Amino acid sequence: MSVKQYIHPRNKYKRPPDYKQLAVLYPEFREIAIMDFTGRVRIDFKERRSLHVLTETLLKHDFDLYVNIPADNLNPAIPLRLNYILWMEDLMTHSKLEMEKVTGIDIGTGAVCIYALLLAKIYKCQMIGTEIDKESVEHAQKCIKKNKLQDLIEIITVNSERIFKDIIQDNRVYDFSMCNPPFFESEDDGFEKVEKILPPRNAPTGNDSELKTEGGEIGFVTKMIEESVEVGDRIKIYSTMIGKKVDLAGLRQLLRSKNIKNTTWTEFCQGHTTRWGLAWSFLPQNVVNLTTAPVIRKHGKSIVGSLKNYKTSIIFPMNDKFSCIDDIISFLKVTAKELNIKLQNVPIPEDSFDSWACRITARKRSWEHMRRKRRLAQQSALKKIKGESGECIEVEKIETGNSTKNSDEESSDKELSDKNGPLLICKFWVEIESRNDSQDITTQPDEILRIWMVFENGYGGLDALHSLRQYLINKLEVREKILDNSSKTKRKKKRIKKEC
Ligand SMILES: C[S@@+](CC[C@H](N)C(=O)[O-])C[C@H]1O[C@@H](n2cnc3c(N)ncnc32)[C@H](O)[C@@H]1O
Repeated sequence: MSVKQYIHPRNKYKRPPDYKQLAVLYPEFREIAIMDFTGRVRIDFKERRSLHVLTETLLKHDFDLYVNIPADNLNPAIPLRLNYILWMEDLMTHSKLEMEKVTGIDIGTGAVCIYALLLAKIYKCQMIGTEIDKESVEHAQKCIKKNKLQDLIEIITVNSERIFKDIIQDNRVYDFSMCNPPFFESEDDGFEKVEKILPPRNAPTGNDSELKTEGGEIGFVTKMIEESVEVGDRIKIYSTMIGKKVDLAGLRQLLRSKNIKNTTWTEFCQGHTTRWGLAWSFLPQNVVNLTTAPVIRKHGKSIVGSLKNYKTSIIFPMNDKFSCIDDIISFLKVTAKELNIKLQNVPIPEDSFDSWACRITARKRSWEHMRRKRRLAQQSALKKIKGESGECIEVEKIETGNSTKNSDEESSDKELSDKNGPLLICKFWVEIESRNDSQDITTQPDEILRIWMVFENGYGGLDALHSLRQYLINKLEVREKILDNSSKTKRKKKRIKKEC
């Protein structure tokens, strides 16, 4: 599937701009346009000036916006900015908020206050842009005036230590906040490093004060999340763009650790770059439910799918109890402890943040004993029987006589284990998948959790693996609605063979 297909469906740059037409219409674009011998018009993306002129021309041609981007400022590439804006529109619509009535905050609005200009021009949103850099504030104000958008956009100079605190007024309602945070750490030369390691497709643009911040984007967004806890639902939906996939993983984890569960994330794909969007809200889910909001996510190919070992899986839709990978991880860790099974984390590729892996080593069928114990516990639950005089007597325990069998089995397991090594060694691989296999773009986060169980070793063989799987299904309280087809078919085939 081409990269362009992941661009937001309403992004007009799904189709590349017609450079020939732009060259005919705009003399400044003509100056940077290059015509090859076939008559095709292109521009040199390695030239900063060309990038700035392209952005200025697109803003004029497609949005009737007039800006000039200062030579040493960041080029606000329009396809990416539009992807973010369209996602904000999706979140607003999903939350039953009308774009022409909303007020938004753009944190770090930059020299051309690009998000504020576009949102005010396209939807007539009321926008507040915050900025720490004096020159950027002055230039942004000129852009607003030039486009006669003073009634809709306000720029506030803020202190670099604070993100929301200087701007939130008690008597105002803020529907959303957005941000393209500075990416790089102040003390490192990340920007130059990227240039050296990998020759960029596009010329790098932007200056240090725009691109660098203490702690990099993770530090900036961490501060944003922490301040948002104090501001609470005075901003209905908080959001930010994220430049690195690993940072997205860390920040989603941070939200979870703060018990912020009303969250979502999406991908912004345009040409060769991918960025991510993260949003969260403190409003109750019956008012704003981000977990069901539209998103665009490419679901990468499962690493487990290519493993040669025998594997089976438990697969079920996300629910209130298991709404993310972390819920499954803690479930598996607690269960392993209860069953006296050794569990070790297994490292996985850094960017596969929607998966987690571990290896378990079981020495005996402790889950089968647990199942029996549970049944016993149920039977011995308080039971009311009628006494001689007809009154109700509570009997606490009913003897079943099964307990000796339990310890017999346990000791035979132990003997076998001592002789033959562990009963079962298998890898658990937890993944989030899209429910719709045929489509890579998810417009609703219709996601399912899958626990792969990959057999590695053990005298208990596949039988032990399947009995542990059944135990987990019961404990997870998920009915086998969506079964792993391959293992189902394999087992069916095996049964037929046996019957023959
Ligand atoms: C990567 S630039 C984004 C500019 C613009 N929003 C865009 O998307 O092109 C980050 C901006 O955040 C500003 N900034 C850094 N710290 C800030 C803070 N604490 N509050 C507001 N703006 C900040 C920088 O000066 C810079 O203009």
